[in-house]
Amino acid sequence: MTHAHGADSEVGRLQTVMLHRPGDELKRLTPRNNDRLLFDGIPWVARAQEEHDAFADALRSLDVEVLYLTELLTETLEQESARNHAITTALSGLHLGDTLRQYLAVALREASPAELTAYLTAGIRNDEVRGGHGLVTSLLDEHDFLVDPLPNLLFTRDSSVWVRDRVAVTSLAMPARRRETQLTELIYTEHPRFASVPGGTRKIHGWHQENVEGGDVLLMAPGVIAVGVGERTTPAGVERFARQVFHAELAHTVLAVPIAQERATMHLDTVCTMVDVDKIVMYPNVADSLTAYAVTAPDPEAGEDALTLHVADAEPFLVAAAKAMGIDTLHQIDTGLDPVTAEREQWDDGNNTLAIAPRVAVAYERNDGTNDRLEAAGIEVVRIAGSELGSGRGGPRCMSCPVSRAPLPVD
Ligand SMILES: NC(=[NH2+])NCCC[C@H](N)C(=O)O
Repeated sequence: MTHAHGADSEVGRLQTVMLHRPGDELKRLTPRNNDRLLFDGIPWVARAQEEHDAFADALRSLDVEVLYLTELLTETLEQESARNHAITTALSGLHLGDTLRQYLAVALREASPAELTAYLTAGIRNDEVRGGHGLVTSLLDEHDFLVDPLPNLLFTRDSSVWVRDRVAVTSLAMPARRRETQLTELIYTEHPRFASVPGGTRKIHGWHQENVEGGDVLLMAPGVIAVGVGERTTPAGVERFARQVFHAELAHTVLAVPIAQERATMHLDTVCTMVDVDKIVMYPNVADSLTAYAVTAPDPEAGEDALTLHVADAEPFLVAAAKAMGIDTLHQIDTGLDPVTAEREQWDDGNNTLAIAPRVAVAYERNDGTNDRLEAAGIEVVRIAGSELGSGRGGPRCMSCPVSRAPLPVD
């Protein structure tokens, strides 16, 4: 059975999740391009696929429906209008020039939906173009990509995020990831599963707007959303997002949380994730300094227009969050056992857990210290291998986009 789409928390029973099984796009990574493509190493692809299959199996064995992004995309591309749209957007880069763009458009229109999915995700390298030789292909390096590969599609968390019954198609900051959201937007607009809900799936945000990434968005409790602001989500991004969720009445408070603009803390979910309605696993080395600005909606009855946002003074994150959530304490579970273990395990995504239900979370097995602490705090830890998956710097939360979570029981 298909569950109604949407989520109002991080920990409500996970019913449906969208994953991306790593594929040929990872084979594009070389020591020359891995930094630009945001990978810290060159993964062993077959092993990454095995690890990912085990992740998906663990979710299925917990009764979670697993959707694969590429299957949804291929089904979407069966429609002529979606194909044309996908081809036009993929070829819109100014590096191509008219002749090559025209040549590629003709070639892609002849591809089957599955082949087109492969081109859109694994990209097209200059030396693979046959017969289309013109000035641009001759002058570009043979290794240059005409259509960039998308190795970070693995991290489905970032390119869309459901807030109640709406989906936010995000706007990714790094050039290497921008095209990802063109694909998620197409899926949510055109795939029968999403298009067939009465009125179509309603969206907020879009890939052409200010930068917001899903890894920064944490649904702390129904009505309360924390948004990290740092390397990826910009101050203007959180402002736009807050306005959109207030306008659609999806939340009453948005907590804007500044995070250091560093690789290790690229998203808020690299330093903390929710594991219960009132428990959060958090990197202790930043916990004391993490603050939040609580942003609340304009009050039309007081004559305030839609552009007015109320911004409270910054407070310690845990304090501001507990207040907004209406609970006494948001309990912190520390990453690791000491500062060095914590630093190692934070880097290896020990904080990046995926809650399946309150007090049940998927985590990388390698982070022993953090997993022990989670268990000591009463959390059931579902351990998965991630030696290869982790080379892109993302854990179970990054690798999953919850499409349906059961609402939390009201107590
Ligand atoms: N939600 C997350 N923490 N995602 C991790 C994304 C990792 C990816 N390599 C990037 O740099 O963008």
